Amino acid sequence: MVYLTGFVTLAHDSREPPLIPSRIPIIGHAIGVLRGGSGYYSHIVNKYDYPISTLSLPRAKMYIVTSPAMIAASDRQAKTISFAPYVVEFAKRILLASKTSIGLLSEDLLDEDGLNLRTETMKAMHAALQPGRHLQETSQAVVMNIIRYLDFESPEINQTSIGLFQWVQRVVSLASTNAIYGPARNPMQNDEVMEGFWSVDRDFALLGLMVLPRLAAPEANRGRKRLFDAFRDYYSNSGLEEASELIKARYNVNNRHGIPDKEIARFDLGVCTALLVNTIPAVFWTLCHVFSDSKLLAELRQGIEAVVFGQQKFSKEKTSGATTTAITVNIPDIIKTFPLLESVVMEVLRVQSNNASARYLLTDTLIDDGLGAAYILKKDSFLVMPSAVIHKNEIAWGPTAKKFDPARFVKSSAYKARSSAFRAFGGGNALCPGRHFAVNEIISILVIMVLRYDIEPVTQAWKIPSTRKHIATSILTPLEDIHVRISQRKEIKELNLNFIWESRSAP
Ligand code: HEM
Repeated sequence: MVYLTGFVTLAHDSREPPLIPSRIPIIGHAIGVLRGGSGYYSHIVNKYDYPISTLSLPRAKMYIVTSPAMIAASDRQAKTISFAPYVVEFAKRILLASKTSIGLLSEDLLDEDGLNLRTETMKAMHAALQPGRHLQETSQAVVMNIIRYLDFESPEINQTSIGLFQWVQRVVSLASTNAIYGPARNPMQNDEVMEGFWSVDRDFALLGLMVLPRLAAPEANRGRKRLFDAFRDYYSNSGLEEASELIKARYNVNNRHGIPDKEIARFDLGVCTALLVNTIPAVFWTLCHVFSDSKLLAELRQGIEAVVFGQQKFSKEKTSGATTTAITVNIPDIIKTFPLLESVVMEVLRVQSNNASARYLLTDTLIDDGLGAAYILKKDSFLVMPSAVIHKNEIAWGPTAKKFDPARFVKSSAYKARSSAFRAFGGGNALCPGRHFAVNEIISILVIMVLRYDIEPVTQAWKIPSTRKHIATSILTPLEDIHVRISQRKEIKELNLNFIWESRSAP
């Protein structure tokens, strides 16, 4: 046994982060991570309270980083503590990218010249999604598509009960993909393609194993092929003509690197995954937190109405005749004037975030937190920065770290979080390029729903559901849906509200 342990376990260097013992030799931590995910990381942190620690796995190691200072130190070494190997594995296992594409994606993993396909694609995504004209156009398209869905494609409103998650999934999927691919030729408008996409998400882990996917996950395997074919047709039928800057810019980078349309179509499974899988549950949790709390709902309504209708609460007289005269609801104006709105969304993301920010050590790397602690991290090890643990850190977030506090991000409290302690969008080189777009979309839906609708559970009082596990999603989905009735607010029904996204600062 001692011989076996020595063979399967890698030696621990005293300059590495402290080693966490395990009751079951060799495989104890591996079982804990596979079974418990971020729950296991919390268990380790609660028991040992190290800013960074080492878990021994069979023929590998994993470092768990949980102090904001050590996270910042890891992000500073993002070239060697790298996200790139995960991008390559995702392309290989889920997108079934060709050998040539995998070769291109694997070039220059250390990102020394910054001209490789991976880095250029990310640069293009960041540029298209940073605050500015392109983001404004895409956010405006999202708002238009949400309103169109509510007004013309949601007959359940005012009528029957709706599964809230299912409903959010549909409206966000259509609004987001129409906004980026253009509503005329968006392949995700086809129900079979959309269902194919969600079957891939359901069986993500099985597809990732790459063991007989046709037998192990037949529906997902068929759904994936349907999606690839639909996106290939999109490019051959001039779909790009109506696409957003995001899709055009990605296409141009791929094109410059010689990637054919058939292959770009596969990458669009990755785009749709990034675009939808976290934003949808984030919208769902936001609506749950707000509509389940009558005080918070009233406060938000009051603040939003004050911006839209002026300082006094609107009255029949004030708004009479408004059916014909449109009242403009410019969402960026509300965000600017009423900071609680954005704070609520950031707080929902903080409490619901569950990403691992997984990295892989490409070389031995020294990290130094600038506060007197420094460690060697070994090549070929895994490293995680679990957001759920970091978001409960009382040094960063204060004594209420474990509670939902909607005003947390507007308070000038002594515990105002350091940016490295907010990990809902990850950080370093892998910081989510879609973060502004996602927050704009979540806020837009929140404003529209708070202003126009009431949402009430059909059978019982509001209860925030527990979550379903997923190996790749950062914001987890609910284990069970909540059946609700969405009804138009009587006092708003008569008004002609024109929702827009027009940021004054966009060039
Ligand atoms: C609430 C919604 C969202 C959340 C919570 C979220 C969260 C994340 C997280 C945690 C990461 C990994 C960062 C890390 O490991 O450090 C990530 C990466 C990424 N996200 Fe998002 N995301 C959201 C929406 C979006 C949207 C709307 C898009 C695109 C339009 C997007 C595109 C991406 C891409 C492309 C990456 C990979 C970055 C890279 O390879 O460098 N995300 N996101």
